[in-house]
Amino acid sequence: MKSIVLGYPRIGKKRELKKATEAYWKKNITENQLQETAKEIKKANWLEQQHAGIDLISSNDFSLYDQMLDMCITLGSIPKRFQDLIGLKQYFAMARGLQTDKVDVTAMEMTKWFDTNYHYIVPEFTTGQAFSLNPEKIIKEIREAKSLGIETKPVIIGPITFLLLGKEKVEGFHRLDLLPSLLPIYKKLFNQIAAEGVEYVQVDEPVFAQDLENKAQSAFKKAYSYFANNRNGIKLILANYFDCYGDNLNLALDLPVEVLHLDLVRCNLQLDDILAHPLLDGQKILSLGVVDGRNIWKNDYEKSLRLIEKAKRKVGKANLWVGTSCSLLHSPVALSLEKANEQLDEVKQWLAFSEEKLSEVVTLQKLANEDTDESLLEELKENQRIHKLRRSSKLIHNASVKERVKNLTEQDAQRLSTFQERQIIQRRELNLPLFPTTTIGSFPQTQEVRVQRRKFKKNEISSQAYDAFLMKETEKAINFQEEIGLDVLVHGEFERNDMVEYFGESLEGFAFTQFGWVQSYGTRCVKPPIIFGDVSRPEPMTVKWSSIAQSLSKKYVKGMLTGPVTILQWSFVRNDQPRAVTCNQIALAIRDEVCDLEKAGIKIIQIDEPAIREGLPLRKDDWANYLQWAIKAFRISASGVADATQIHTHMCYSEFNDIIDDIAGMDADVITIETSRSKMELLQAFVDFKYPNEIGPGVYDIHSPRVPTVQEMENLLLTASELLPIENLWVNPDCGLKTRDWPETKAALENMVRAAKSLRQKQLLKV
Ligand SMILES: Nc1nc2c(c(=O)[nH]1)N[C@@H](CNc1ccc(C(=O)N[C@@H](CCC(=O)N[C@@H](CCC(=O)N[C@@H](CCC(=O)O)C(=O)O)C(=O)O)C(=O)O)cc1)CN2
Ligand code: MET
Ligand SMILES: [Zn+2]
Repeated sequence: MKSIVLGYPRIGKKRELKKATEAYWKKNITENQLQETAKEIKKANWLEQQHAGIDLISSNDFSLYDQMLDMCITLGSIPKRFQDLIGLKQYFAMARGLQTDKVDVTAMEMTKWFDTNYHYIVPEFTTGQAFSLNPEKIIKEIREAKSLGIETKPVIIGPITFLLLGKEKVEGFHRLDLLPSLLPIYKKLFNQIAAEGVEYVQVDEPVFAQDLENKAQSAFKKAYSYFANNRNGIKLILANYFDCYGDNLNLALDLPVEVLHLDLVRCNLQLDDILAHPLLDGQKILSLGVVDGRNIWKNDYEKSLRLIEKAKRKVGKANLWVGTSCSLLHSPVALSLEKANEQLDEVKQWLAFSEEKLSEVVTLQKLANEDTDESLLEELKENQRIHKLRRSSKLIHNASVKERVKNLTEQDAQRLSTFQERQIIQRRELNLPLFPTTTIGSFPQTQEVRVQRRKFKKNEISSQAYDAFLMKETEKAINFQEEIGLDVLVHGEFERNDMVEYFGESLEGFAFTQFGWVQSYGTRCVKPPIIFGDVSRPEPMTVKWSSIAQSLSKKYVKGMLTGPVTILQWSFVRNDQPRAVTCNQIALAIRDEVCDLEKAGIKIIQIDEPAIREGLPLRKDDWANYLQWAIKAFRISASGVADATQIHTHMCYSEFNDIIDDIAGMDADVITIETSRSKMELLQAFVDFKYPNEIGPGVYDIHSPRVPTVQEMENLLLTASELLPIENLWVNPDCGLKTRDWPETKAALENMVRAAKSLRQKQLLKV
């Protein structure tokens, strides 16, 4: 029984890759220096895995930006606008766009990788597009590892996932039609890899976790039967993760591959189906993903061994591997880096990050191989003891929180009056102009803001000094917003490291780490807090800065909160109770905060929910159940206030078409959404649905430093005005401005206010 790891984090133990890449972008280091850092990280990762005793170690799981982008390069799927560029310049231009005297190209789109907080670069396809092979990166990594004495299994994205996750850039064809021209490129790639003496290649096809249409199913058959005769002796590991094969199980078991990988963490019921399946022929190896690649809890050995034993009885040791459920890309790197702090102390013994997960895989492998080493049995016992302690720990259980969740009623999820009644009251109370202007919350998180926070956290400056600094930043932001004439202001979120981590730091039941970084996109990382116990709010979390900001202006300053579903989705969530229960606990904490903001005189409160869409289960059958509890949790958080208090929500990177009635069901008085890149296309869902509440379609793309003109934004607003009742329209950017710098932020917002004013003027003339 071999051990397998599907992939390892590539950011480095202390985010070395982020630092080197950003330095390279700023021209502070050379390409060679960047590649040198990359090489060091790869080397450390390989040695770490070898040292732990992993049998099947990946290569090509490293990336300077994203694995889908790498695959675009490998397969020569390079959009025309980048074809005059070469090398790293081309690579990063595809990822981030490039604007110089000579070149002006927009970046490729980025979107969420299944239901994770990782974003991938979306391949672009056109009819009759040609592909070509660039195997250099893959071959280089195989050799780099070999020079350390490590034979790796390269990881590549499979052809069906590659095509399905991409996007047609012209109409009139389907991207799967490109399969015939893509397959010979894979064939050449397998040949080149075989020439390196490689035994196994891991082909990732996570689209197996989704519903597949007939066209995709036959594409799978076509591709893998083609591979059967065109891979030069290479053995294939077909990897699906994030859910079971479901209705695609027949299809998957019928494909001519040597190894089939199962994510038994997300779905262990599939094991029974597979073991009983007539197509399981005694030849295929099953790779059992029992160690969670996406969460940070120590593996429960007893539970994992039960699954492995069941499989062993049916297919025997020789046909089984033990491994991680998915790539460890989604886990932090090393728990061993964490210094004990009072709150992580007890929790720490329940956790395993990537490094620790490697030993878990190997221990399970040995135990399942009936290795009788004394120390192994000790380890098993210790593991059982820790899990028992965790279940009964006082840290986890808070009776009054459980009671409160149990007593939730339908009423708790209902505003007092209907939207129509609230709207009348709010109009009278708030007295805002037509096309009211606002922003989404954050203003630039400059280097200076981050440095001051680091100094404060390291006790290098006092809390008074830090507060004074934040006060100065907040005041500047308020003054700026007043100067340019925005209608509804924000405080700027300068006191927050991250919109989820910040709340995690103030809530009971949450722990946070110092180095628990996970890649979100490119060089951007997040440090998800850990929800280990029942959640409660010991004291108000945002009232101080919201009140201060409100006291600085006669205009309304929006209170700014992250919603329960987004806090859940972007944290590491406890695995000992249903997510819905944890979500309701968070919802109650946010509800209390909303009520406290109202008491403090805040009239408009925004509850951000950008992760509602990302949290959708991968299979449609499971959507209704999720949406039912997720939307209700939002409503619980929003429904404790008077009719006159205006509740906003905000969502980005979301398509709304297939969930628009649930979005309407949130019943927020105002929703602000990302629409500018799609030129208001995303609004159509709201139009078709006759969405009744107020809505702020984003008029400028905050992911780019480019300053949109007044005319552009006015045009977008005109489009929106033709689609929706103008008295329901708000004017705002797509999302928060934390990743931007001040100069472009100022220029863009000034233009935005001008666009709104110009439109108001035209409207007055009409009447
Ligand atoms: N959790 C979460 N998920 C999300 C989003 C989000 O905002 N939050 N947005 C979308 C993704 N967008 C993102 C946009 C920006 C960043 C981002 O900027 N991340 C920062 C880290 C943010 C952070 O927590 N910063 C901390 C610590 C930052 C830090 O590295 N400090 C330095 C010192 C400061 C310096 O020299 O820069 C250090 O300790 O060494 C702070 O501000 O306090 C980064 O990678 O650089 C991440 C995701 C979707 N998912
Ligand atoms: N209020 C948050 C901000 O402006 C919302 C961000 S959604 C990813 O940054
Ligand atoms: Zn947003």
